[in-house]
Formats: sequence, C-alpha cells, structure tokens
Amino acid sequence: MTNPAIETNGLTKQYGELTALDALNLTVDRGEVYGFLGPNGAGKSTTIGLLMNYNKPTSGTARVLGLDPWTDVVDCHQQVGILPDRFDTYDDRSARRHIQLVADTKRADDDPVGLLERVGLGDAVDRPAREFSQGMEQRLALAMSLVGDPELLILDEPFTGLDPHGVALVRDVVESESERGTTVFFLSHVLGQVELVCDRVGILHHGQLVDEGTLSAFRERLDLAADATVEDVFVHLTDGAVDREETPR
Ligand SMILES: Nc1ncnc2c1ncn2[C@@H]1O[C@H](COP(=O)(O)OP(=O)(O)OP(=O)(O)O)[C@@H](O)[C@H]1O
Repeated sequence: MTNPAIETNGLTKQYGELTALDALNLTVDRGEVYGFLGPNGAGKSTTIGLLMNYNKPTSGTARVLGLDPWTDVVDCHQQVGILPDRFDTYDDRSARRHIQLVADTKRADDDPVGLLERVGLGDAVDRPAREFSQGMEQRLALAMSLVGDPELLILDEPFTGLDPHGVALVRDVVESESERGTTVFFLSHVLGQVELVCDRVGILHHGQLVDEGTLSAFRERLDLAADATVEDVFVHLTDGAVDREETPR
C-alpha cells in the first residue's frame, strides 16, 4: 500500500511552557487537497515547520511521503514544494534566477519562463525582485513551489496580497496540480476559497486537531444547516480567541 503523503503520530512541540502543538495525529492521503485550518496561534505553521525540518519536535513522529522529515531531509525537500507564509526575495536577482536557484537545488530542469508565465509573471521574467509588488512576490513564491513537479505541495496562506485574478490563479494551480495527482496541504484563513478547493479540512485549536472531515460530513455530524459553510464549521469548533497568546499552558 502507498504511504500517506503526511502522517504524524503524537507530534508535539513545546516552546518552554507553551504547548504549540499537542500530540497531533494527522493523516493526509496521497492526492488529497487538505485544508489545515485554525485560529491565529493554533499551531499550523509550527506543524509545517516540523514537517519541513525547520524545527525539531519535542516528541512524536512524522512521515512525509513515507520519509522521515528529520533524517531524510534532502529526499524530502526534493519531493515537496512549499509556499511559505513569509517569503523574502533576493532583491537584486531576477524572477528567472529565483526559479533557477530552486531548480538547481532540486536538480530539476523546469523552464523558468514557462513557470513564470503560468503564474502571470511572463512579462517580469528578467526584472529584479526588488521591483516586485507584494502580489508579484506571492506569484513568484507560488512558481518556486512548483519547481520539480512536487508530489506534495504545501501552501501556507497562498492568497496573501493577491488580487482576484491571483486568487483564481491559486485555485487553478491547486486544481491542475490535484488533477495530476499532487497532494496539496493547504493553510488559509480565506475560508470561502478553502471550501472551493479542499476535499477535506482539519480544524486545529490550541495545538490539537479538534475535528476533520468533508464539509458534508461536518454539516451532518455537527447538526449544522444544509448550506453551512466551512466558515460556519470553523466558528462552531473554535471560540474566536487568539490561541494561547495570553495564557500559555
Ligand atoms: N519560536 C517560537 N517561540 C515561542 N513560541 C512560538 C514560536 N513559534 C511559535 N510560537 C507560538 O506557538 C503557537 C503556535 O504558533 P503558530 O505560528 O504555529 O500558529 P498558526 O496557527 O500558524 O497561527 P497564524 O494563523 O497566526 O499563522 C503560538 O502561540 C505562537 O506564539
């Protein structure tokens, strides 16, 4: 049987007294578009940081595409495309050069121009990144995440700074990547868009996965209206407070 794209067991991260992630058991199947949602401070970025080896867990295990993210680091990064929530460009380097740098790291032979055209930056291929608007930087980050045809695409707040065309573009990219079998792990507070693209959503709250499922399953299980949205589910399962910023546990 094929390994899940992401699998965590008891994954926990403490920052001193604060439990940022509390025994997370999560399985994302291959080919799924999974929305990982939660209030500010819920532990979503912490999870990504652990899966990408930016951070080490306090306890627990994780597999990414069947690999150990903390020992099989190079193999893991080779097969994963990530759009991080904060992205710094190299000011003097062109968009083309940014793509080429990722391609070199991944030993991929993507055509930078083709990828940049795909995200609507075909006219800015040779412009230095310091001239880019926030939305252009976000499109560049999206193109960089697609280098090497990743098996798993992790998108952390992909809509930041994007105009409605850019928002539709992200959706198109998710749909076309999903069609070719890519797993997409999707973090966003833009819940209307999440609803349009995700097969399943999981709600993280206080570092714990409080519930997960399809929207129709949530409606039934939580006794919500037949037209309840992902936002309704989110509000139902969380209390609206920023998680643990003021009261570390
Ligand atoms: N390096 C760190 N040191 C101490 N605490 C941290 C650190 N990084 C994150 N935290 C804390 O861990 C908790 C989870 O943060 P995280 O960034 O994972 O939340 P998030 O769900 O991604 O939130 P947001 O939606 O605001 O991006 C927060 O309480 C945060 O303050």
